[in-house]
Amino acid sequence: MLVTLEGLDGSGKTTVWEALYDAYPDAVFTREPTNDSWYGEAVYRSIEDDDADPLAELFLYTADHAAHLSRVVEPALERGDLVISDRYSDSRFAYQGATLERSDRVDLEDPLEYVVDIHDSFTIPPDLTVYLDLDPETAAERAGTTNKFERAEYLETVRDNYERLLECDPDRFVRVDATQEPETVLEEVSGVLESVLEGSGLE
Ligand SMILES: Nc1ncnc2c1ncn2[C@@H]1O[C@H](COP(=O)(O)OP(=O)(O)O)[C@@H](O)[C@H]1O
Ligand SMILES: Cc1cn([C@H]2C[C@H](O)[C@@H](COP(=O)(O)OP(=O)(O)O)O2)c(=O)[nH]c1=O
Repeated sequence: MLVTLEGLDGSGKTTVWEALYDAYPDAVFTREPTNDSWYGEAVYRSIEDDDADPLAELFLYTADHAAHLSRVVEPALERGDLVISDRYSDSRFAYQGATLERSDRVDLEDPLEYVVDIHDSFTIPPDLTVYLDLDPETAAERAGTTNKFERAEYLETVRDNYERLLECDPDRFVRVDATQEPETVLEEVSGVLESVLEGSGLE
């Protein structure tokens, strides 16, 4: 089973992901961008570059996703493991959808849909996606505005895109209020995960 954590920078994904280690010692904990491959390194170089070409950046992230799928996600799912990923395809749909919408690099009617379509032929959709919902101002504050993606104004567009994704796929997404105390957020996420795993017989 593939479970992903999504949300704005600073929404608390990594905090939850790390806290789940103890509860699911046999699960495969992974993340995007990857942090153990040259594909991921290329992505992080792009994140640090304020003048990165938005289209090139989309394909760098997508290349990292392709490698992540073949090297980590697919083998783990074939073994029957539980995979918990801190960010996954929805991050591309929401973030690169927003970047392309705000740039005149390519003339696209619907940038988010364009990014979704690129993934269609090869990605593996998650079974469950926990969306940590947080307003862009608090998100930017918590994240410390250290890179170009962490500015509140940009995060507004990213959040709108996440909302579209939730609306299109209500069965896959579970929204969790990320303004709550960390312990409460973790309790809610653990509860959701437990009931989905029970339902799947994987527990
Ligand atoms: N529920 C919460 N309430 C307040 N602060 C939080 C909460 N969850 C995480 N934080 C803090 O916010 C910052 C960003 O959290 P992090 O888990 O790294 O978010 P993300 O991985 O989504 O960017 C960290 O300093 C973390 O301690
Ligand atoms: C996976 C992914 C991340 N990102 C962005 C979100 C983050 O600002 C940045 C790095 O991701 P990450 O290290 O997960 O940041 P954070 O822990 O603050 O959420 O990359 C995209 O724009 N597209 C993507 O496909």
